[in-house]
Amino acid sequence: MPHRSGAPSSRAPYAQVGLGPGLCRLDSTGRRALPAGRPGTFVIVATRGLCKRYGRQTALEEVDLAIPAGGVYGLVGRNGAGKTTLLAILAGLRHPTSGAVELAVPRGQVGVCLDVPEFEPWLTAREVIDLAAAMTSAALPGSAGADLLGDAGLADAADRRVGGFSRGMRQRLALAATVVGSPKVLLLDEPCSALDPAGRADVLDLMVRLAENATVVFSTHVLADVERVCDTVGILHAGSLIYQGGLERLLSEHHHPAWRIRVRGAPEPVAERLRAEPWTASAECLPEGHIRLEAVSSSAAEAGLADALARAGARLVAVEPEAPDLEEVFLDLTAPVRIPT
Ligand SMILES: Nc1ncnc2c1ncn2[C@@H]1O[C@H](COP(=O)(O)OP(=O)(O)OP(=O)(O)O)[C@@H](O)[C@H]1O
Repeated sequence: MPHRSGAPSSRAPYAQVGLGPGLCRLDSTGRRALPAGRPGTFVIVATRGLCKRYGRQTALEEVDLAIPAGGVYGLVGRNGAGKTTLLAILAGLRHPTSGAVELAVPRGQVGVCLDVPEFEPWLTAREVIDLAAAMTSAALPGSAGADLLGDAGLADAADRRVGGFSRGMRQRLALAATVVGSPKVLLLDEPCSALDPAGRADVLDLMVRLAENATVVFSTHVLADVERVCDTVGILHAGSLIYQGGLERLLSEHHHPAWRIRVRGAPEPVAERLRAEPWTASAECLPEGHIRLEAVSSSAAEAGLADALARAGARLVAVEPEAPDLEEVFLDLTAPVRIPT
């Protein structure tokens, strides 16, 4: 069964372990309020100096996480980087060896789904949702339960017993059960791992919709998924958080602006002229009249490229900017693998 990470508290406005100055405070209605000191920064989940060791194995090392409220936060890392451990600690399911977790919402407002859960096989999907509502004291008025199953792509399977569900169907059901009661924070460990491409696209779209009213944190190996839905990315490498911030910043800091240019006739003379431009880093000829142009500055290249091509007498067929490649950036940042001691 997916988890709600604690009973809702009617007393404490925040489940907090020493909220830091950058932390956003949500009032009991879940409305955001400006934190003192750093207007505009709304951090809903944070960790300070988080370490986790399993015996002699270090899983997390001094992780300072800051998850902005709202939007989708993607936690990426190679196998064994520490993603599951981090999510489990955020959810209160594992204890850190040292360091602190800070939540700006009550623990009962944190929905957790780790891995592909098992359900009692004789329950129907609808009963699983009802059970999740009963366990979290959430009201499911009218068609709310059916709507959740519909959003997860299980409308037709609502009255089927889950013992006959595929792994992908169980993953969808887990997600539906996790969002019962509209938690303000959703922690999802590889929520698409068992899904086919269409199912993956559905669930990613659902996560984006959920992020309109909640903060969605999910771990994945699939960088295309990160590019598709994430506002913020955290890269874990051998237990350390080596990057945290916007996807655009990550790509712009680590990706050189580049274009694919296709000309009619021989590309070499055109490439030669392009190499003479002060904003050109490299101009490499590729098969079939293509040139790969890499620039030192995208704005200078954008301003000068048309002129440079005209001066080169290029018979232009196409010019296309190269999309920043997150995979390349990720592999670059996470190599070589550091073995934790
Ligand atoms: N219960 C455990 N006992 C001992 N070591 C563990 C345990 N859980 C995780 N580890 C170790 O901690 C490190 C981090 O594991 P974790 O499962 O958090 O990584 P991950 O990034 O989620 O990996 P994956 O992408 O393969 O699921 C790994 O070296 C792993 O072997």
